[in-house]
Amino acid sequence: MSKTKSPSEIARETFTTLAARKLAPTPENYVQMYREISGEPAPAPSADDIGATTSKGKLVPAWAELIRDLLRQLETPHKGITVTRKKDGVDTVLTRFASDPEVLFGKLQGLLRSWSTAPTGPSAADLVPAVQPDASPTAGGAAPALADHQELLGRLRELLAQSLESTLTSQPEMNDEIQALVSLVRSTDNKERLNDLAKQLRQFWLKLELRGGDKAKIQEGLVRLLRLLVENVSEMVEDDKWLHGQIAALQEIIANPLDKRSIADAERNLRDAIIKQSTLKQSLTDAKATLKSLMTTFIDRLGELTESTGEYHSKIEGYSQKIGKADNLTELSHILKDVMHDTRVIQTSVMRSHEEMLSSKKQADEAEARIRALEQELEQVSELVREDQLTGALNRRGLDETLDRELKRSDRSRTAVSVALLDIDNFKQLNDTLGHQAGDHALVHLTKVIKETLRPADTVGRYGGEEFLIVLPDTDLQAGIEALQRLQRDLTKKFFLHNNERILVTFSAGVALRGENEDAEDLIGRADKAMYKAKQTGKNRVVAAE
Ligand SMILES: Nc1nc2c(ncn2[C@@H]2O[C@H](COP(=O)(O)OP(=O)(O)OP(=O)(O)O)[C@@H](O)[C@H]2O)c(=O)[nH]1
Repeated sequence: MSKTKSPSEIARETFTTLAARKLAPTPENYVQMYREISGEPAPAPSADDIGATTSKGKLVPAWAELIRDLLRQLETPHKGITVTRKKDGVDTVLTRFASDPEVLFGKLQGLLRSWSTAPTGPSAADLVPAVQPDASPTAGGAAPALADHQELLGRLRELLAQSLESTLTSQPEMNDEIQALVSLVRSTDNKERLNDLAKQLRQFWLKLELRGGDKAKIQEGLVRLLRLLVENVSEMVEDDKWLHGQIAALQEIIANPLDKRSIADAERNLRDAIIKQSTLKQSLTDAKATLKSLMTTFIDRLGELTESTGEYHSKIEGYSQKIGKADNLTELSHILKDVMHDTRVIQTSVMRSHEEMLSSKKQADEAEARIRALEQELEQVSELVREDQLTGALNRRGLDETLDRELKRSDRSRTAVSVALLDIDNFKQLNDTLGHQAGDHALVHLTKVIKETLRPADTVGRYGGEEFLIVLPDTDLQAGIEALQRLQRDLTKKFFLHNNERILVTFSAGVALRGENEDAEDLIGRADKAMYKAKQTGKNRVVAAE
């Protein structure tokens, strides 16, 4: 490439080449082409270059719009600004700023603004087009103004057509409309048609922008909504009616055809729902924690209070653990139902046990009372008993009372009273030979014989095992000894029969006459000593006490 070309020429050639190669006039293509033609390195377009900030689709309309305005303003008469001046202005800007598309874009816009602020109307100079000396420092070797103008118009028209075609990639569904516009641009060759074309193009860009912009915003909005939903939907409180309403409204919005407004409404609804839900959730979490704590306390108390079996206690422990793990109200409510059920069952059983226990206690109390009554009765009865159960002779108590009474009577009546203590001889041998029962019968037999032999006033009592005490009122010592000896004789006649065998029962006895004021104990003691003497001196005899 020639290094002698001016920047303006290079810029023009760049546009022409882009059009010839049917390349979209993007900043990248422009820069690349500029570098190719100039042979000089040009600054690489950054992401911030005009039109490149958002999308390819946005760049084309920006440049296309600028070119369209240039064409329109070039044709529009402005007071004081001739077409040649306008062309020179464009040339100057192209020359000075062609190497930087971003600056170039801004400068061309500035140029347009300076034209459009001038009042419209035919310029005197326009009425008589004249070739004026080129004031531009870069316009060296320029063609006549009209030819230049036509050439520039043609190039710009082609650039516009290509710009339109390039939108096809981003808006394929608008193919027919774009193709029609492209052929219109290429065939427009007069001012009237150009004005029509400008109108149509404006509508098209508007539509395109709205379309692209809305779509992107809708998509962006939907993604935002989706993210909000994903982040929060699992935490939504299902029970809350207000939230239900919000979610339903949101679902309706999403189900209907989408536009920016409906997306904004949906987003606002969802945010409201989430804020409300988070407040509710906190309250619910607190309430749930309180409820859980209440339930655990209640169940623990229940376990403590219930006087029940281990099975219920182990169940209650299980429930406490379940409550700790539960994280929603439904679960808690199920646990509570189970606890209530088990508690009712155990309460019934406890009540039944309690009733049974009360009844048993009542029976036990009654039994105890009966036993106490019987014991008292027995005590009273035993106090009344004065007889030995086996022989029918007096027992010790009977003997004591009798002795007491007889001694007092003796004292009162000043009459004698004697006692005799007798002990069966070799009774052990009898028991051993004939058996204990035979011994019992022998005791009964002896008592019977004593009662038959002695006087009715005499009293016999069983003093010990095989020992008998006989109280002989109004009896002195001699009479007493004789009474006992008579008894000895009777026993030899009245045999004790055991299994039809005659058994001779003998005894040894000591007889004592009560001394003056002598008590029962001393009296019996003397009789006992005499009886011992009888035993010592051969048994089966009666000895008088000293
Ligand atoms: N069957 C019977 N035996 C009794 C009863 N009370 C005491 N005896 C027995 O009488 C016996 C008395 O024995 P001992 O004290 O040795 O007197 P004993 O054999 O009669 O000898 P002596 O008195 O020396 O003649 C014991 O074997 C007692 O078990 C009773 O109610 N029924």
